Amino acid sequence: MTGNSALKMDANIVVLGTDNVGKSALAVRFLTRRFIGEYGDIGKLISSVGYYLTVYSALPQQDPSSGSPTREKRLQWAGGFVLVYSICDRASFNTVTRLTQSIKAAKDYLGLEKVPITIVGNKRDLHHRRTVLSEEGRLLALASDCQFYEVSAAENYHGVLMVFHGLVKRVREFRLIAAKKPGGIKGIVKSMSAVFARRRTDSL
Ligand SMILES: Nc1nc2c(ncn2[C@@H]2O[C@H](COP(=O)(O)OP(=O)(O)OP(=O)(O)O)[C@@H](O)[C@H]2O)c(=O)[nH]1
Repeated sequence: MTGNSALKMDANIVVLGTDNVGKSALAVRFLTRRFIGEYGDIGKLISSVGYYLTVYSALPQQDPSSGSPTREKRLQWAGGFVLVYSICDRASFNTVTRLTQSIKAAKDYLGLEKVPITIVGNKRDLHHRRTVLSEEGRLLALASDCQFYEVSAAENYHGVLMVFHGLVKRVREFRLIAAKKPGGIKGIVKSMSAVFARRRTDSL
């Protein structure tokens, strides 16, 4: 199975992080195996060609009680999050730290099921300019029950593939856990309906 079909069948993934950390580069590397250097407004492009993968730079608001419908919809839509920082940009790492907390807080506030989060330290090829240690990323992931990878979208396809495949696998596991909870059968019915609806759309 290719990365694309795994996502098409199974998971809505939202990629978040501050400007310039390589969100588009990671998404494009995953979807096309290529690194093209400059990306422009690629987030929109990716959505418009119909992959269930969306790249956002905008951050969810900090206060869960001030949620707008758009943000709530995005949180409901997302089966999993990739939170990206650059290993050369300390501020982007701090933002990912805040994001892990705000996604969890907003999910709790809205009463939504937990979703898997993968933290990615990108631009590993620029290790001579590193300002965030691998250990810090690993510790953050451990403390917040997330997965962690350090990758280079510029130099390595395999690492990027692992990020997205690992997350899709966890989305499936989370769904199974949710379905086993009392009332969880609703979750299964919902997922099955979504899959069949997509198949119908795909075959049109
Ligand atoms: N050296 C290096 N450069 C990278 C890597 N990933 C992305 N870049 C570069 O970093 C810059 C930003 O990459 P984007 O993918 O546009 O980053 P983004 O997070 O989508 O940026 P915004 O559109 O501002 O939100 C571009 O010049 C990329 O070529 C990487 O792994 N290594």
